[in-house]
Parts: sequence; C-alpha cells; structure tokens
Amino acid sequence: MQVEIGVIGGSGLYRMAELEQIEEVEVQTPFGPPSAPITLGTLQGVRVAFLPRHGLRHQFSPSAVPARANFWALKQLGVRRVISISAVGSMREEIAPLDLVVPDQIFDRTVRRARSFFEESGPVVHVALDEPFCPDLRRALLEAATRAGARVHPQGTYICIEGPQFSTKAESRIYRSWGVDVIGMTAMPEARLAREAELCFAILALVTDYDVWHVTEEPVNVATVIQNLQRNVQTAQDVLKELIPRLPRETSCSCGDALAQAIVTAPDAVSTEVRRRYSLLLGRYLPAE
Ligand SMILES: CSC[C@H]1O[C@H](OP(=O)(O)O)[C@H](O)[C@@H]1O
Ligand SMILES: Nc1ncnc2[nH]cnc12
Repeated sequence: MQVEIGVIGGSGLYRMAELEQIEEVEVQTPFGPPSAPITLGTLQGVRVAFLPRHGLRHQFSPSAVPARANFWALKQLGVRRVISISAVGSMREEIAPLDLVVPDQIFDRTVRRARSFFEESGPVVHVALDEPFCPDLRRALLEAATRAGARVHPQGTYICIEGPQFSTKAESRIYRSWGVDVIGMTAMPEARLAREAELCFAILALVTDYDVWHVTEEPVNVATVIQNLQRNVQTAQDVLKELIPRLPRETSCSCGDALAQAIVTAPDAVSTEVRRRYSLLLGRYLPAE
C-alpha cells in the first residue's frame, strides 16, 4: 500500500506509539541519510511514514538537522503530505502552554542552514512562498484538533530562530513587537524544502512555554519544554488519529505543482547529469532522457 502521509516528530516525539504493522527502512539520498531510519506503519488503515527530526536520541541540533535528506527521503517513499509536530514558545499572553497552534505564516531568522535542494548544483528555481503552508492540510489539521477537543489557535506567525540557544529578553521583546505568535527553531528550512519537493506541509505546534518575555512565568528551559511536550503528546496523537483517516486521497491545492512555473534556467542548459541527480523532483519538467 502506498505511503502518502509523512509525520515529522519534533522534540520529545521520537516514536509514534499508535502505528501498527511497523517496519523500519533505511533510506539514502543525494544529501546523505535522513535523521533516522524511517518507520512505516499503519494508522487506522492508512500507511504513514514517521521520522524523528532530531534523531532517535536527539543527536541533531536544529542547525544540524539534515532537512534536505529528510524531505527527499519522504518524497522518495511516495509521501505527498507532511505534518510536522513541533514544540514552540508562545509570544502572546492568550496562547498558553499546552495550547495547540496551526501556524499560517513563518518569519525566517535562521542564518546558517541550506535552504534549497538546488543550492550548489541544479537549475535556478524560485518557488512561491507567500503561503508557506498547504491551506487544505492546515484546514484539515484544525478541524481534527477541534474534534479531538484540543484548545487550538487557528493561525499564527512562527518565528524560526537559528538557536541552539534560547532568545535573550531583548530579542524576545523585539520579536513580539514584530507581531509574531510562536517561536521555534525548526520550521525553516522545512517549509521551503517541502514546497520545492511539491509536498503539502503543515505544522501542529504544541505550546510548551512563554519564551523569556513573560513577567510572571519562568524563562524557558529544556526541562519545561520536554515536560509540557510529554503532557501534550497524547493530544497530538489524538489529532493525528482524527486527521489521517479523513484526509481525501485527492488534493485540490497547488502544492503538488509548485515547480511548474518556478524553473528559470533554460532547459538546454541543464545537463543530463543534473537531470538524473534531481529526477525525483524535476523529472516531470526536465526528463533525463
Ligand atoms: C528542546 S527545546 C528547543 C527545541 O524544541 C523545538 O524543537 P522541534 O521544533 O523539533 O519540536 C525547537 O524548535 C528547538 O529545536
Ligand atoms: N521558547 C522557545 N524558543 C525556541 N524554541 C522553542 N521550542 C520550544 N520553546 C521554544
């Protein structure tokens, strides 16, 4: 059975306990191996691929997550939609720890991550990122979270910092003045890569803390993040159980055609070698033979 849904687990979520009939697959990609072997399993009759972004033992810091390998590997397995489960800090009083957020925008403050599959070689590709998440997958996530009885915020801007350190109070204050809603370290370059790989992508953000700006709450630390994440893992699983079996097979969004108008390099300037290397992503547009 075709694996169409990918789930990327973030901090504190290294396995998906609800998967049945599981097998582990080691995938190789032109960008090296993904963060961990990918677990293939069944959730309520639907085949799912699960990948813990920081590795099974949380070996990869946000800057070192092999994001290109992760998305390439999921695409290679046939995945068309990717749901990321992510721990975030809240930048607004009304978004409380243990709430869920389905962000609709991202502000990228990362500074040292590869952000494109086509950076070093390959044709010049400019995908649109005005809406960085799949609108249909976001809507479905939101409906699933509501059915699961979670307190969920239907939109929000996720600011992605480089880390690995948490923010200073001055940074946190300034980010808040920019109007962001939640803060994390991993949504970028994932959203960029998902779009380049023509995959639907959305984040289920689990709020773990109030970052460092709050006057009465303790500044964020790892223990709080993991503790609150653990308290919310069951909710995340419940949302996935509500979501995955109801996702229609066919998509009506434009994520699957993101490259159709995006390749600028003249076809005769793209070598056979490059066409072969990128055939998984570009084969529809620039066949190798
Ligand atoms: C462990 S605290 C900081 C860490 O948690 C978040 O990870 P993820 O998005 O993978 O859940 C945050 O982005 C940082 O990487
Ligand atoms: N306050 C915070 N800053 C960055 N990443 C986070 N992940 C969870 N909480 C965070």
